[in-house]
Amino acid sequence: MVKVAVGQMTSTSSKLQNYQVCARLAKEAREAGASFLALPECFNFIGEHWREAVEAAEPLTGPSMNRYCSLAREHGMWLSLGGFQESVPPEPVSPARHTASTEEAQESRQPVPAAESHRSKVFNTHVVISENGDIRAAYRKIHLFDVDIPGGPVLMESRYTQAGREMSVCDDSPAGSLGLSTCYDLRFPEMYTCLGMASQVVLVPSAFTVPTGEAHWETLLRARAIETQAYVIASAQVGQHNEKRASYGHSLIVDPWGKVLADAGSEESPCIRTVEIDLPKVDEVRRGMPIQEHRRAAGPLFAQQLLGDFADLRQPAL
Ligand SMILES: O=C(O)CNC(=O)[C@H](CS)NC(=O)CCC(=O)C(=O)O
Repeated sequence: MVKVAVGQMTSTSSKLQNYQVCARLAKEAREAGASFLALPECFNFIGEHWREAVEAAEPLTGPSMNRYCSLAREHGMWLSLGGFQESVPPEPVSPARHTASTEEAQESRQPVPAAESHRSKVFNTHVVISENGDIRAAYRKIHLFDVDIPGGPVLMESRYTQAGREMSVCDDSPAGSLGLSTCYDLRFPEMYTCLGMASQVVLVPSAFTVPTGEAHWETLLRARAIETQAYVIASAQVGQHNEKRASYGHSLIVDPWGKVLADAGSEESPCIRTVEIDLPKVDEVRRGMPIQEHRRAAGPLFAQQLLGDFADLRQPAL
């Protein structure tokens, strides 16, 4: 048995205040005997305007992440930090282009342009830090939330976010092997089918909107737990962040049979919930109903049968 904690908070645009909240939650989690704490998407920053996210971006080696690495080390605790605004490194410039642009710059006496377009976007990165303070996994959110929510706000994540292209698993945490995902990814079950093959615990740090959270959050999380036969740990933002933005809350931990073990509800003061997870239960559920073994090469095969050989299958962004 290993005790894990899920944290719930209301981030603002003050990185320092957000850090103080996270540090308090980490201390509480440690005192409750947890060796792992999951904190939600935007744990470090949530702004009012998308431009602020770009301005807030830092590399994984920057001051914010250094602080969280020290926090993990201080408490000897693993941290899952969903949704860090990571600056997109400039693309390596090919020698030929480099020479040309340098010459051009010298001619016009202008500074060499430094991959400006890449600076204007961030990655939405979910980071896992070990108890030694080492970054053990970094997953850059693949599915971007460009949605005009009925009865809610319009969010255009791709305006300021560059989509990731790779999935990520961290296979040696005290809470078992971890499959990393973030928020809107939750609506793309094929991703979890893959993560489930490689992990015992699936992480879904989020900042779900209120209307979509009410309608879908718990159902989707329980479905992902049932389909993957893995624990699901979903940390969530809650409440009003600023005039424009509010989140649904209900940080959940779900077991591999789909049972909700903890639910932080819509509690607005920062809080944690802790649960003892029983990793052998993952194998037990998988042995009892071996759906991985029963899986057929269903996706491409069925789509072809249904739509014909020349099916215009939309290619995922992977
Ligand atoms: O923009 C940021 O600051 C960080 N990113 C987020 O909060 C993202 C994109 S706006 N939110 C979601 O994916 C909500 C998904 C959701 O609510 C649903 O699927 O229903």
